Amino acid sequence: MGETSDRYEILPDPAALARRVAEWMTAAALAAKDKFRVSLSGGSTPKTLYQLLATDEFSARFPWQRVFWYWGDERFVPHDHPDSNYRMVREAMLTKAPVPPENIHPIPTDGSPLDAASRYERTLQEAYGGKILDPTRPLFDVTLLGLGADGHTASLLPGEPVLEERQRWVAAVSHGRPEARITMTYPVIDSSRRVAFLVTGREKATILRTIRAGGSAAPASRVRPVGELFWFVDQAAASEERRPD
Ligand SMILES: O=C(O)[C@H](O)[C@@H](O)[C@H](O)[C@H](O)COP(=O)(O)O
Repeated sequence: MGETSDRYEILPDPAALARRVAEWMTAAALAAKDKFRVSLSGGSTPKTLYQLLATDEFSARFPWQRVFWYWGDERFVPHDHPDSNYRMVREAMLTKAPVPPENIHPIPTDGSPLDAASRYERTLQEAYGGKILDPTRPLFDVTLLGLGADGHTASLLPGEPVLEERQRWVAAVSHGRPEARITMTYPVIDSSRRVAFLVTGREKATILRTIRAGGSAAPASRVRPVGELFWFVDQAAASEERRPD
């Protein structure tokens, strides 16, 4: 891959951000001639993006047939549960656009969390065609990530052993949460041509500023893709100072 770059764009509001990322993803998918693998994030910020991609404006030109959908993390709940990231993307986009069912690869949430993580790891390794990640041949074309106010991204939560995981591609995370989560680990997140953080809201301003200043130990600041790193940020999250309420 080429040199790692870090691009930072500020958009006026969440709707403008979703539109910008929809354009950006569509352009990247159209420019690729082959399979295009996307790792999706949960959370509220990307939902508008998914809804937008499914509208006629984008859907008509989006190359659905050769785009393959994966999830960066998931709550260990049934796929029809309100907290399911798969369900959110299904409702926002997958049932509304001409997505071939065989292109959809949700994280399994049956059996035990450990077993589900192993199965998803195998799914990713089959898609990749190997178990060794080659930096010149990234697994994903686009990886979408969110940022928590505590600095987490995907389910790479502060203080969790999963932050040190370099062997497993997918891990179960349980500490202090009502339900377990399954998450991709750094090596597989980093195996991306493009990683994009989508960050909106004033509650993210402090952590975002800390990360941008460098030297932060936040999990999100440890993402180092083999390809390019993009930050799509709305005005509220980019604000320099937190204004009093
Ligand atoms: O499933 C999830 O919740 C995510 O993977 C998580 O990492 C999320 O992206 C951030 O918590 C930001 O979430 P918001 O976009 O909702 O603020």
